[in-house]
Amino acid sequence: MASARKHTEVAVGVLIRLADDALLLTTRPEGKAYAGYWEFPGGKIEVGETVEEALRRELQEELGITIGGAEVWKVTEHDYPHALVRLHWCKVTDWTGEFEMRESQAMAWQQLPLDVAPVLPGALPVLAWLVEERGLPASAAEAVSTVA
Ligand SMILES: Nc1nc2c([nH]c(=O)n2[C@H]2C[C@H](O)[C@@H](COP(=O)(O)OP(=O)(O)OP(=O)(O)O)O2)c(=O)[nH]1
Repeated sequence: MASARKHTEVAVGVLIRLADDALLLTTRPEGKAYAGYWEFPGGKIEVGETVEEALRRELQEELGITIGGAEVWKVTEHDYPHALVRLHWCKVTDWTGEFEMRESQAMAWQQLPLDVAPVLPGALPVLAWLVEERGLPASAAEAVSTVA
């Protein structure tokens, strides 16, 4: 009998720089699954936390910034060999503090189509929605991911 896999709940921030609508991508630190892949910043939701609380904590820990409000925009799932994840995506346009890569990640403000690769496969649906929202050709979401 197949055993049901438990979801790992993850809060993810789509940080949008209002001056030019650029999106923030960061690389996954050494030692994690998919190290070096580009992703939107975020991390696992701990017991008792809301999505917004988890995102605020993760972005403080990883990037040194403090976000204002964050509301869930989309929820997606991805089944990786290492985990079945449920991703709670929030758009964030309001934060304070200076960016400081506390886990030695790389960061890049990006326009669509992205010019960084590879991107985590679990982030691809959101790239497609962002492309659609911005009225760009669907090819602008083409990827950039090397692993299914
Ligand atoms: N942050 C982030 N995670 C993503 C994205 N797309 C995607 O599939 N994921 C997946 C990868 C991981 O399996 C999971 C995030 O977990 P993580 O291991 O990075 O979280 P964490 O920082 O809390 O990790 P740790 O405390 O266990 O070290 O979500 C994305 O765009 N951003």
